[in-house]
Amino acid sequence: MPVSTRSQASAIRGGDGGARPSAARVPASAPGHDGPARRGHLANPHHGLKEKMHALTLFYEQHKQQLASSQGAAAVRRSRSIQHAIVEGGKDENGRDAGEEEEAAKRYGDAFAPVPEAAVLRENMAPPEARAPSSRNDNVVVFSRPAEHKEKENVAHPVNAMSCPVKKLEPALPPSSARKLSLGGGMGGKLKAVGEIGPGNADATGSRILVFVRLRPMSRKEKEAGSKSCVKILNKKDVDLTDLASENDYLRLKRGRGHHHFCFDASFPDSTTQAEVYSTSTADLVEGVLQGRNGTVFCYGATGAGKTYTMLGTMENPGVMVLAIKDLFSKVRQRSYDGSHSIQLSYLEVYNETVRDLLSPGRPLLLREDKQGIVAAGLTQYRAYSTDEVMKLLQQGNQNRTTEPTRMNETSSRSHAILQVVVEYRYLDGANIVARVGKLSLIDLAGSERALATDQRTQRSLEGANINRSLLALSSCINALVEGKRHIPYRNSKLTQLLKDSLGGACNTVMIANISPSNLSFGETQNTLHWADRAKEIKTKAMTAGNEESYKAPDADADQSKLVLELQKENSELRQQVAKQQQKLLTVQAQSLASNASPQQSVAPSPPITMPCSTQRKAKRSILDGSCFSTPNHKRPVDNAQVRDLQRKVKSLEAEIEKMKKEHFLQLKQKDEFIRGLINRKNSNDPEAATTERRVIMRTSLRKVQKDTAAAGELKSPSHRFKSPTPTAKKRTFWDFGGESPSVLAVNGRKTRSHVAADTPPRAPSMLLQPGFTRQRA
Ligand SMILES: Nc1ncnc2c1ncn2[C@@H]1O[C@H](COP(=O)(O)OP(=O)(O)OP(=O)(O)O)[C@@H](O)[C@H]1O
Repeated sequence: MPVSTRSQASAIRGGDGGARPSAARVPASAPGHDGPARRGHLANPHHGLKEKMHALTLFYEQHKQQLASSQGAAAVRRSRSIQHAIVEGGKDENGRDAGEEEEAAKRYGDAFAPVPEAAVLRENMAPPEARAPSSRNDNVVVFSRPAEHKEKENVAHPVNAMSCPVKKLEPALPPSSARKLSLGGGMGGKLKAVGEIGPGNADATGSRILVFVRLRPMSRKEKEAGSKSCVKILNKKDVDLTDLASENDYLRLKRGRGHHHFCFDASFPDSTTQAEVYSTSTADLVEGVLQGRNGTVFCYGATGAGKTYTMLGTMENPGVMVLAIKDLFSKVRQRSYDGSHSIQLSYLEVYNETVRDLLSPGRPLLLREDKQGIVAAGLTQYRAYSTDEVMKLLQQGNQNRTTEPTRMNETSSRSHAILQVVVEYRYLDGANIVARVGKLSLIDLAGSERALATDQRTQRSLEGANINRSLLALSSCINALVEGKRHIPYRNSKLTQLLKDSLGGACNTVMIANISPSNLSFGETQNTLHWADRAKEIKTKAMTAGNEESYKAPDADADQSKLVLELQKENSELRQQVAKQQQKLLTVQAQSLASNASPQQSVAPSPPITMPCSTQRKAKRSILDGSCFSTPNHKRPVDNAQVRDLQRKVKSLEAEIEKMKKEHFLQLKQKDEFIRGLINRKNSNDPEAATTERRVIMRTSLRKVQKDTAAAGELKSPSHRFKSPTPTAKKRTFWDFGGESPSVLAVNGRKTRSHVAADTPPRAPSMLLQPGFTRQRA
């Protein structure tokens, strides 16, 4: 027969003489429930149920009493002792046993039992004490687990209040900032809330894109058009933009629509020099590239805002690209003693949604993704040995770049140009060869523009549309990255595909936003500043360690590598000696010419020649340092015999130097052959390396082009700008008499178009390397 708890409870409470509570059955989890009392009642089939009900009733009663009378511990103890007594002896506090209670239940039935209010309460809710965890564990109370739900809702609560393991939370943000984040503050917002990340800073999860703004001076055209400045740069960080058109529009001004304020990592006023821009924005990236990190700098802004000026600059004021390359080479020179560096570069443009090789123009290139990221298949990689050489390559590339005069800019870049410099540093670390590779991308974007502002002609407007499309794709990517979306639409344009690593990969990225001060360009400036402000919030992946690859070379390999490094060092010393000899030869030739040209001007009877004690060595030195040509003022009769004697000596010296050069060259050649043999052997052991050989263009073929470009280019021969350690002419002589300039390597066995033209028979890569450089890893 089903027995209601209510009836039981009421029977007990009603003090009905006949009703006797049955022996309690303590809940299974209660201690002592398997005691002798329970065993004693096993014979009765209803006993278990009744026992259980009784125990529950008593339990509830006990807590109700506690609540009602607030009698405290004494009452609790008493009721507990009652409960225990029941459990142990099968009797209630009045000494009635379970059998009596059973009798009573049978006699009156459950249905007639009154239902007191307290009993209903007891049935439906846990006693108040049971709702909170008790320090006493005599009774087992099953709690619901509200805490877990709270956890899900991100409500902070003290950890020690939880009875179950708690997932450790991030340090709680103040409610206001948490709200801000959830409202779309994005990564940048989070960074600001958690801790400001300053320029160059990176945390464990990545680093923010650093954004700089550069204001250019007012142009002549703008001045003539009577434009006023609407941009102010304050504290080298803040930019104030005022819409002068709404100066008289009281309503607009009142609503704050005419005034905009931005803050960036640094803002450069119009008086900032190129060197300042470089040192603030890019110098750190160059250092990082030498440590094996990737770095990207890109200029963004409206047409004519100064992007190309910032990136490339002029002859007198070279820009970021030029300064970065110069810095890179000077740093490499300082460091290359314990290992060897190789520097390779490529230069491409994205024009009308096609990718073109600027150093080896031809068919458009296809983009594909491999483990290194997005690469332009077939793009020529040039091995560069000096700043001068890179400058010439840049100059050559810029001549191939698409620029057209537009109404806004006479030399408007109609394409996005990307110069990539890959620096590889290899050194021996015990028995290991460590290769560290860093990539620097320097990007000059085409200008965002209004069709009307530029040109209406078909070709220009088509270019403009494509430029705008790719910049729009760039802004979509920026938006998606800032909003933390899972899908970033890199594939929407070639530009964004190429920028994928720089925006969302492991890369230190710098954006330089170029703006014009003119109120006539207010819209463009506002647009540029808006996107620059947004880009601040993009977080790139962490790149705490460089791209370093260490592999244990087999013993023979390690020895060979050591040998290669030593030979390279020796080669560089020999080259220096040759250069010195050449210098001496030039001096002697000049002196000889001088003496021939003015035979009337007496040649002094120099002491080394007339003095019998002088050794040939001494005489040579005196001739070379020119001391014998310091003609005394007093006139002497012309001594033809002496002149002839001098000329003879000059000739013999020339012959000697020529002989030395030949010897040196032979030595170099032998060593080159030896190194080549070693590398070939290594390649044959490493089939993968053999297939991934890259192309290096012949210097001679480049020089031809450089000669042509030197006269015309905006970047004239950089040797005019930067002093090279050895004069170019000499270097060329050195390269040329060897007859073996750095030659071609082909990527995936393919040659570039320029190779096909310049270099018909396939030649092995030269081992003639400049000081401190080794051949690139095959
Ligand atoms: N900081 C500066 N100081 C002096 N002149 C500048 C500066 N910035 C730009 N200019 C001059 O402004 C003109 C336009 O600059 P630039 O060609 O670099 O613009 P751009 O943004 O590259 O334009 P486009 O996108 O059309 O190629 C050039 O004549 C340049 O010399």
